[in-house]
Amino acid sequence: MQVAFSAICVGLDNAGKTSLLRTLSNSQRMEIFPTPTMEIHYVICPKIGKYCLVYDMSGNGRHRSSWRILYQDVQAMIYVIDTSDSEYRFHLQRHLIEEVLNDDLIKKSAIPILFLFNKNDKKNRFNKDDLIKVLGLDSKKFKNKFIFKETTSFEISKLKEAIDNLTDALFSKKQ
Ligand SMILES: Nc1nc2c(ncn2[C@@H]2O[C@H](COP(=O)(O)OP(=O)(O)OP(=O)(O)O)[C@@H](O)[C@H]2O)c(=O)[nH]1
Ligand SMILES: [Mg+2]
Repeated sequence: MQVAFSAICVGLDNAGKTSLLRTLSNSQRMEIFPTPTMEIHYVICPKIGKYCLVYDMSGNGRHRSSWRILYQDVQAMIYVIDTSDSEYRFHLQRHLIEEVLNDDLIKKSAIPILFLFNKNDKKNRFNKDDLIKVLGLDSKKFKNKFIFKETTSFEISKLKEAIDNLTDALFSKKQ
């Protein structure tokens, strides 16, 4: 198995990180539980025919501080957002995103960030463009390249497109 790059997958608990990564790595049939600390997935990057090693982190408040331990070891980030979350959680989400984007290690490495607006199948969800504004995802303010994609954890075609977009961003750095 040839690994082209590694990525860290983060976001609040219950966002669907493990579900979508298991879909991408064809192990989705296993029962889903909150991730205790971290799970590793090998995800195929269709465009380059190589794998991405993804660290699937727990989104639980107790474990979020451990995300940054891996910031220096990865070449990309996948940030998963539950678009059907409550208003309170979007408030929390905005602070969390601010903290991640302003982390010295993320600023320094300027890795591309794939934002997945997940649970797109849900009726009571927020619109991607509204969330981009609410969550302060203004790419002009950061050196990192941002990619925005609407997904559901169980729809593999959109997820694969998202991985292709991330691969493109990674191998053609922001000018
Ligand atoms: N409707 C819907 N439900 C989803 C989707 N993705 C995940 N879920 C459900 O959301 C719940 C949480 O999913 P997980 O994949 O465990 O979420 P996580 O982000 O890995 O959570 P932590 O490991 O606790 O950080 C599960 O009950 C999933 O079945 C989706 O796209 N649509
Ligand atoms: Mg998980």
